[in-house]
Amino acid sequence: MGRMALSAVPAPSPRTQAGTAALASLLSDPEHAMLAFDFDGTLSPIVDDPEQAHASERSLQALERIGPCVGKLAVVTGRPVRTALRLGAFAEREGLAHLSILGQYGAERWDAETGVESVPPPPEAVAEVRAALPALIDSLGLTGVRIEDKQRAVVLHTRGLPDPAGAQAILEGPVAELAQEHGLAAEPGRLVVEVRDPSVDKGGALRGLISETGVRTIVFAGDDLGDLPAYEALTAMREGGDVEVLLVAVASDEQTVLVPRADVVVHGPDELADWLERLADALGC
Ligand SMILES: O=P(O)(O)OC[C@H]1O[C@H](O[C@H]2O[C@H](CO)[C@@H](O)[C@H](O)[C@H]2O)[C@H](O)[C@@H](O)[C@@H]1O
Repeated sequence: MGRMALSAVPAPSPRTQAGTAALASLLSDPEHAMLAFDFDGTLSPIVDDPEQAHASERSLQALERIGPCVGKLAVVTGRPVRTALRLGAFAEREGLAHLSILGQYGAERWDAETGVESVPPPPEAVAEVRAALPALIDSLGLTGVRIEDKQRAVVLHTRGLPDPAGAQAILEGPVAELAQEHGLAAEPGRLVVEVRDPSVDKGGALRGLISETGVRTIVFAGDDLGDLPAYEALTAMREGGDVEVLLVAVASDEQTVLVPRADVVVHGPDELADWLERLADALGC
């Protein structure tokens, strides 16, 4: 178990053998470990207006402690990198020198080490769908649906409506049909339906970063359906014996899909911040 003493295991401790092994590997060899996080619902509490989201200050402070001890930190998010940088204020934090942000599920990238943003042009089909959405929403008799235009993707938000889950259910079929007509997909999330190119996902994004950095241990924390491909890719890599993996689920009343697949379960971004503070203590950072 290397340097790890049992008293140093951050609570909640992993409930699986694989997770326990990954935590031991992280604590004994942090320089060859990567910690990767989803943004909304994981580092950031969920709010009605996506423009009002912000990263938890306590999580940021814990990551600033952990950052210099580990090989890599990453935020792997559905947000555009520019939005993640604005809402997370990651560029202003001194301890995050090894941070990379993989935005729009891995289509975009920003690295703290260079400050360079890579933002490829969006598929034209997204603008076509964007133009058709207001009429579609009207035809379904829905008012108050918020449209978030991310250029590479368009997100319909029903949070804050009188029946948000009902409105999401009404939207899903017709929006999927419209997306398909344009060679895109409609992906559900926590009270959202997102239209985007489905060929890019967080699993591919993480695989790329793992092979680039050569890390041997990966911790990934997420809360929603968009994090499932990351869970699947990392579980496959773990089963292949390539890397040690610790999967953290940030559970909520809205979404529990990751819970049965996780090694560690916390409830909401506040409990994740608690866990990260304990991890920083355990690492001695
Ligand atoms: O990969 P993520 O970082 O989790 O981003 C996925 C989507 O999250 C955002 O929506 C979620 O957070 C909003 C703000 O708290 C909330 O209002 C919404 O109900 C949640 O689903 C974001 O707005 C999307 O663009 C992201 O794709």
